[in-house]
Amino acid sequence: MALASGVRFAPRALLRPWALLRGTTLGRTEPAAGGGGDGARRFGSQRVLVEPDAASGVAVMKLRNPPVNALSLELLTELVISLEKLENDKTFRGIILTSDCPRVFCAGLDLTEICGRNPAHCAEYWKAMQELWLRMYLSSLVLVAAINGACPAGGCIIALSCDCRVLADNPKYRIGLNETLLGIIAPFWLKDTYVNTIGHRASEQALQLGSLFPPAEALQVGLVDQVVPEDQVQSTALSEMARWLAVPDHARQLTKNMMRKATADRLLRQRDADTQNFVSFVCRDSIQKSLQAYLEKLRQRKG
Ligand SMILES: CCCCC/C=C\C/C=C\C=C\CC(=O)SCCNC(=O)CCNC(=O)[C@H](O)C(C)(C)COP(=O)(O)OP(=O)(O)OC[C@H]1O[C@@H](n2cnc3c(N)ncnc32)[C@H](O)[C@@H]1OP(=O)(O)O
Repeated sequence: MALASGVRFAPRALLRPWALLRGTTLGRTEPAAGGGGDGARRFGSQRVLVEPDAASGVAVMKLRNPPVNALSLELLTELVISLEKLENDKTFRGIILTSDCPRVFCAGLDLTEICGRNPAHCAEYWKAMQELWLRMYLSSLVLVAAINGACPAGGCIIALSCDCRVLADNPKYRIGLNETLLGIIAPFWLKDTYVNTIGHRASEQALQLGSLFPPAEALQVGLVDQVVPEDQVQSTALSEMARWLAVPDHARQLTKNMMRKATADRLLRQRDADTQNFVSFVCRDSIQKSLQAYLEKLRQRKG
């Protein structure tokens, strides 16, 4: 990911993304409904819809992995590929990330990817999660999260990897890292991302308690930058984007890199160890039991 200055952000360490896209339609380009020219053409994949607007240099990227945009291996992979595609296209300077699923921005890790799976699968899955975080956290593009639904755990991390967050004012749309309530522990780089956003003391409290903040509290603690009525989330995200794009790219990109590089480097230095920790932790019998029980609870809650 070369910057105009030649500085490189994240190394191209990614896995084998294309190999993961079994039966997906990534790369297909089709006219947007009612659209005409180039700026109105959309592309994407099964789980990530991209609506590019070449004129403004902004693309809207919609997560569509129903019912709750759980971060399956396929969704993680498709997100990385869509992000890379936009980054490599000089037309684009910013992405608005939002959800195509009603009431949920992103439910976080797809627990079915780590429940009852073998260690090799858990490792592959975790590496994909690391990769998406690294790519987003260090993206040279401006990323604005238009959070139009619930945003727990991994969903919150996706939002925190963006440069700016706009949350819809609905008490059901809570955001935060609730891992401890599942009996699991946020890894250090999720914790670092939290601390970088809301500070040490607030993170210490929120992480241990597994707090999920309703909009007004999320704004107060600094997890989001704006809380607006639901029907104004997209327009506010666009206004925020304009504010960020008013800054010359090279200056903003180098500043972003300066602010975030140390945090990303910490994971890059210990990526394998982090994967091993994750795998040995989630594959423990006791953790598998609590994940299973949590999933069961979620499924029963429905009826
Ligand atoms: C010492 C070393 C340490 C190393 C590191 C170790 C561990 C690191 C760990 C992990 C980091 C984890 C981060 C995570 O992201 S964990 C995931 C946490 N996510 C949640 O807790 C969210 C759970 N979901 C919800 O709260 C609700 O679903 C939600 C508010 C998002 C939406 O509510 P709604 O009422 O609309 O929908 P539901 O009826 O609840 O759900 C519909 C359907 O979807 C299934 N589902 C929901 N969430 C998940 C999920 N995260 N993964 C998989 N499936 C999910 C739910 O079970 C329903 O399924 P079904 O009944 O239709 O089959």
